[in-house]
Amino acid sequence: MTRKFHLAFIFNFTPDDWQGPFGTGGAPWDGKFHTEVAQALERACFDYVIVEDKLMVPESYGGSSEAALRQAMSVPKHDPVPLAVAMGLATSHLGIVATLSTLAYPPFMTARLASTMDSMLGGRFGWNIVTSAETLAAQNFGMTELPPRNVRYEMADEYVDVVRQLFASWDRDAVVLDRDNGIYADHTKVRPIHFKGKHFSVRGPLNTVPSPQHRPAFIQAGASPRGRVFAARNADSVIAIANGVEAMREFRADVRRHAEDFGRDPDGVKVLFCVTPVLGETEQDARDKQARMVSSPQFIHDILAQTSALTEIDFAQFDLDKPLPHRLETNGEQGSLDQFQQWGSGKTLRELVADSAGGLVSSVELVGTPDQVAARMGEVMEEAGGDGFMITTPLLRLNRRYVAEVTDGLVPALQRLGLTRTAYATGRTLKENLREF
Ligand SMILES: Cc1cc2nc3c(=O)[nH]c(=O)nc-3n(C[C@H](O)[C@H](O)[C@H](O)COP(=O)(O)O)c2cc1C
Repeated sequence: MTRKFHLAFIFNFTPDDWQGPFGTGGAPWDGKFHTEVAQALERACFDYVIVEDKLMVPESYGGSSEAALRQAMSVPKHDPVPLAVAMGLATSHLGIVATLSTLAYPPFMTARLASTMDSMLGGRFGWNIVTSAETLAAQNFGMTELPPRNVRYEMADEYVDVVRQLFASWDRDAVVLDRDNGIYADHTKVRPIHFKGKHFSVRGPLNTVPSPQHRPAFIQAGASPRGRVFAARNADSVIAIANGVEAMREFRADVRRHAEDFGRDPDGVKVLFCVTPVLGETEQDARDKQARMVSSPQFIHDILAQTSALTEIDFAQFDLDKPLPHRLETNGEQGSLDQFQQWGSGKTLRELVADSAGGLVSSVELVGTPDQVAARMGEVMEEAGGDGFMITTPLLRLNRRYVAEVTDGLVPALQRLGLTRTAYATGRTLKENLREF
């Protein structure tokens, strides 16, 4: 029997494909555009949508904020949580995941917010746990430097422990709503946590009622060895990028191995690989579309500006028609950087941009008709071992046409092959949907 896999989608609360022929104007600030997208994803039975977030205005490309602001690359970026509320209230089954950085929010506030969201959305909320990887973000929160990766993850592990304990500070059945005896909540089932760690000190208990998931879903996208261990310890679903099927298989096996070391059931960690399908009426149509995109000077510029923003390395300093001078390293997103730089390949920077086509976010090339791409996705999953895909676009730029190509072209093709969900089971939470297969 064909094994089903999961689908998720990632975007951020930034301008749409504002310059493109199918753009929506570049001012999606009332949240309606993204909410409509969420509804389309629900129609296609996605497990969840995730709203990416960063907390700074990038200045690395060319040493200024010009590239980011001129092109609206990664900025302006509005807060994901109000958007998550709007999308959540306009849908009934889709999981809604918002990014909250452990560098920025106190753990009590994250736990409170996640619990509130999960109650409002009937058990469909997920927290995308990020440590933040930019000095410019750290400087918005009282730090002069970004802490090194190991310290960020050490803090994040402790942070997650606090948040877990806060959710558990109310027993699931603490709210009794006993009208006759005048008891709303049983105080013996609500306890302080008295957490005192190296980085956090939190008394507790939480002051929200237990939400339907009690502990909302945890999503994470660690790529470095340390990031993978963190994900394996904490996440219900991991967002991953890998260069090709073999690397996908290795990544998934590694996360599952670490999950077992933590005493977890590896099937409780769903690894979803980022892909950016290019869909056409015919294969040639799709290939032409892809070729037009990767050879456009604007695309090359934007990919380099995005890579600079993620890695805090100025890619404007390198010659487009030469290989990179040495293997680049960052305290920021090293995994994304390695995916991009393909060190040792001898490719020029221009070729690296064209080669990755999906920019920083594509694990395998998916170019063709919906039927071709669906069949390829099935093969890739078979070889990689399973779990699913996180669909997006190279620069996280969205337009309605692309969304429709995915939700009304690709997904029906996947469903015809029996590869993805055709209906949600009623009343399931996000975590239950992730555990369904
Ligand atoms: C698809 C994807 C989405 C991500 N979303 C965010 C995000 O919303 N905010 C953020 O600060 N980092 C985000 N990251 C970065 C990761 O949290 C992580 O820092 C990065 O993958 C590097 O891994 P490492 O921390 O193990 O080095 C994302 C990464 C990927 C691959």
